[in-house]
Amino acid sequence: MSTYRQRLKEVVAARGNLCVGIDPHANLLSSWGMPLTASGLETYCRTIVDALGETVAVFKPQAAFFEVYGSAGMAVLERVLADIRAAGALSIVDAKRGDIGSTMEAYAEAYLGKDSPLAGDAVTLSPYLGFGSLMPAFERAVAFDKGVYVLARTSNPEGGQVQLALGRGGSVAQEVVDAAKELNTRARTRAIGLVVGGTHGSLGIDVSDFNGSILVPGIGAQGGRMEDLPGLFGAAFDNVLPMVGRGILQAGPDAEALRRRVSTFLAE
Ligand SMILES: O=C(O)c1cc(=O)[nH]c(=O)n1[C@@H]1O[C@H](COP(=O)(O)O)[C@@H](O)[C@H]1O
Repeated sequence: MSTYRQRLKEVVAARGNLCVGIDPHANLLSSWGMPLTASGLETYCRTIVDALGETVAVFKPQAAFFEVYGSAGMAVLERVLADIRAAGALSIVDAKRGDIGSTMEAYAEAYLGKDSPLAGDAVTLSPYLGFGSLMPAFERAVAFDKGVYVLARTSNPEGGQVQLALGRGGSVAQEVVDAAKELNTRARTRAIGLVVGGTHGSLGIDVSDFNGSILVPGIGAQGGRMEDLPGLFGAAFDNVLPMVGRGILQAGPDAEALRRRVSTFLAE
């Protein structure tokens, strides 16, 4: 199998550079006329993948919204990941996992394991128990041609309290960026990516020579704008994967309306 970065490059070249969030908010299910049950959740997700699966490059299902429905919800997540794969798109499971190394082994197996039903093409990780504690996930990503996205500078206004605090070599977020870059270089991989929100006037970190994919949430409903990304990311813009959830989903459930909204974001 080709590496995550190669697959990402190919699908983005063919379909355009956009990641669509599959965030089954209760208010969206209700406004789409779907019940707040596991079966409503499945219809909602299927509607998105049926409408956009063959045109959008990457989908990011948010695990929390599936956990709400217990084991039935997690079974839906497994099927949605299979549907995304069948449509020829890539998936990033947004689980934001991070734990002490020994427990991280199990999270890594669940979300990056070779044959795990919950494994997509990539997973989001939180480094705030220490970047090195994520090593079991990094190892599996490299071994199984998957990707990881490590939270560096998140889109929410509260994030700066921790991420912009001064660590040993600049801000905590900058340490995460530098550690991820160093690991990509050392392991001769591009599997380690970053999450950097697109909601900030300036990033407050330097990602200009980062050597992996940069997932950029916060576009649309949180106020970030596609047209600001080249200025915000400068030399790193080629590595940016913009991500939109509600900004697109609010156009549903009509398939044509969803596709039009995707085209608008891609054109911007
Ligand atoms: O890791 C993420 O995906 C993430 C990081 C971040 O800094 N900000 C952020 O909004 N997200 C996720 O990105 C999605 C944003 O959705 P919308 O605000 O609806 O576009 C949600 O699933 C968030 O959990």
